[in-house]
Parts: sequence; structure tokens; C-alpha cells
Amino acid sequence: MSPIRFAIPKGSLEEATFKLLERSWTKVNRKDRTYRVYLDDPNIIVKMLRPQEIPTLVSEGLYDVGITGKDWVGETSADVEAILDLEYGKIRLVVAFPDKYKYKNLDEMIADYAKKKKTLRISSEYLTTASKFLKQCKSYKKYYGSKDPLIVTPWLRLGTNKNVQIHLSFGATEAKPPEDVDAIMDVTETGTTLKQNKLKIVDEVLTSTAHLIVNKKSLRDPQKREKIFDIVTLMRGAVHGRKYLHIYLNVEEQNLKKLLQQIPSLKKPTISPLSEEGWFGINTVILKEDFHKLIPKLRKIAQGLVVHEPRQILELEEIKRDEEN
Ligand SMILES: Nc1ncnc2c1ncn2[C@@H]1O[C@H](COP(=O)(O)OP(=O)(O)OP(=O)(O)O)[C@@H](O)[C@H]1O
Ligand SMILES: O=P(O)(O)OC[C@H]1O[C@H](OP(=O)(O)OP(=O)(O)O)[C@H](O)[C@@H]1O
Repeated sequence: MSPIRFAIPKGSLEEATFKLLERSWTKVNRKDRTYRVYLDDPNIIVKMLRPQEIPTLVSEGLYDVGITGKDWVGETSADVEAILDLEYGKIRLVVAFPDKYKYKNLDEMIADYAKKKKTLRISSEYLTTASKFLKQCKSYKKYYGSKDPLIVTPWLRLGTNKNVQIHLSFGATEAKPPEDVDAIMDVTETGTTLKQNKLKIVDEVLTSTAHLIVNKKSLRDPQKREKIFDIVTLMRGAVHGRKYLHIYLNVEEQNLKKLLQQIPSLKKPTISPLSEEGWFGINTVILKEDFHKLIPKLRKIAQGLVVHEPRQILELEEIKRDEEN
């Protein structure tokens, strides 16, 4: 079988991606400056690329699988299957402008600029998302109909509506208003950069997290499909595992029933007799967020609590069902 080609993101998703790979496979080696990564599986060839390029590379079949932000899958309109939400790299794509402006949202700004015949300039890395967002604004439709906003890049200009312009940003987008542009469409995580640049969020365009994406043709190839589902299984186990704790505790027989009424589990807790009569060991997997709520109860009826963070929790039945569909 030809190996599976796997593209992973370089940049702000990089660190969390490596953490997840390390939980999913047992060895992850990285060769500095070559952007090549080696897993303990010779049938997976991994390379680091910019997340903005990954959806197109996967849709064109240069890579079978990739990790990138869902925002860039939409921006590039790549025909790929977003098979697994990896639940990190959580951001909001928002429209923002100087907090001293009186407009409540972009729609109001479009209307006012149109009335005053002023050119509206927006800076963004997300050219198609910005264009689509503008075109669905009520006042844009009212003043400009279905005309495409002018997209300005150093190489190309697209669209006919010179009154509303989207300028390609190469970064530091928040620094541009009010002198260079009137508004921005940019990613925010904590909101700090916007605040420090005295900008306010006026519209939320989308939210995004990192996803595992797959080439649709590879998914139809029986051999590749098998291997892709191995990857999905391992990574889904790691994503799932992060949310749980594996706990082990000892309990006296007289408290066993009470404990079982209170303790959560994935299916049912395992009960094993200890070598001392009248005592039992309980093994169970609980949600991390439930742990602190359990402590006051456990303190009163259990002994010797051991807590582990599971590397992976593999819901094999569920994954098998997905694979068969
Ligand atoms: N804090 C963040 N800032 C920007 N993008 C983020 C952040 N957290 C996650 N992402 C995701 O990372 C992807 C963009 O990658 P990256 O941040 O490397 O590009 P960038 O914004 O051009 O930044 P840089 O040029 O600093 O590397 C998008 O899918 C985006 O949703
Ligand atoms: O809401 P916050 O937590 O402040 O984070 C958001 C900022 O982080 C990213 O910038 P990055 O550092 O990647 O630099 P860039 O502007 O060159 O993309 C993003 O483009 C925002 O500018």
C-alpha cells in the first residue's frame, strides 16, 4: 500500500498539534528545519505546512489527511471531509473597528459610508469569507446589489465594487485602523490584541477549531480508508481522553453500595475484591469536570484514591459504526 500523506500545521496550531500527535502515537520525532515529522508508523509520511495551504493540498490529493483550522476549510472552499473536531485552536473570526465609532455593526457602517459616498476599506486575511459576509449584509444588498466587493492583493484585483474594498492583510491586522482601513475581519482568541488596539467587536462571522480533514477520494479507496480510520481512531481517542480521568479507589464492603450510587463511569465501574476480606477496589473513568464534585463524597466513604490522566479513550464501537457508513 502506498503510504498515507499527512499535512500538519506550522504556526499557532503547531504546539497543540504536536501534543495531540504525542498522545496518539508513541514516538513523534521532528527534524529541525526540514519540516518533516516521523511517527512510529512508516506508513504515514508527515510534513509541516502552513494551515492556510492545507485544505487545498488535501482536496487536490497531494495529501490524504491534514490538520488545519475549520476557518481555512471554509475560506478555501476545499472539497474535503472534516472528519474529526480536534477541539483546540478555538477562535472567533470577527469584524472589529475603532471603539470610538458610533456604528453598532458592519451593516450600519456600510449604510453610512454609502450615503456619504465614502469608500469603505476592510483589512483581512480571509478574503472570500469577508466578501461573502459583506454581500449578505442588508445595506450592502440595498446599495450595491450582487456586485462583488473589490478584493485588493499585491498581485490581483478582483470584483467590481470599488466603494467597498477588502485589502489582503499579511498580519498585524489590528494595527491598521483607523488610518489605513476602516474595519478589520480578524481572528481573536483572548481578545487582548483587539483591546490593546482600541478596537471593538461588532460582528461574529464564525467560530473555528482545528479539524482533521480527509481527501474524499482517499476515503473511497479501501486500503487508504482502513489506514485513515486507524488515524481517526488514535486521534479521536486522544481528543476524548483529554476530557476524562481514570480513578482507582478502595472501599469497605459496608460503603460499596453507597459509593456505586454516587460514582460515574463510562459504562459501569469495575469492582475487584482486595486480598483483605471485606474490601474492594473500584476502577472507573469519570469526566474531569466531575472530579472536584466527587471529592467531598469520596472523602467520607473511600480510601486510597489514585488518579491517572488517560492518554486515549478509544470508543471502538462508535468508530466502527462511523467507518461502516
Ligand atoms: N490565536 C490565534 N491566532 C490566529 N490563528 C489562530 C489562533 N489560534 C488558532 N488559530 C488558527 O490557526 C490558523 C492560522 O494559523 P497561524 O496562526 O499560524 O497563521 P497566522 O494567523 O498567519 O499567524 P502567524 O503569521 O503569526 O503564524 C487558523 O486556522 C486559525 O483559526
Ligand atoms: O485575541 P488574542 O488572544 O489577542 O489573539 C489574536 C491574535 O493572535 C493572532 O495573531 P498572531 O500573533 O498570530 O500574529 P499576526 O497578526 O501576524 O497573525 C491573530 O491574528 C490575532 O492578531
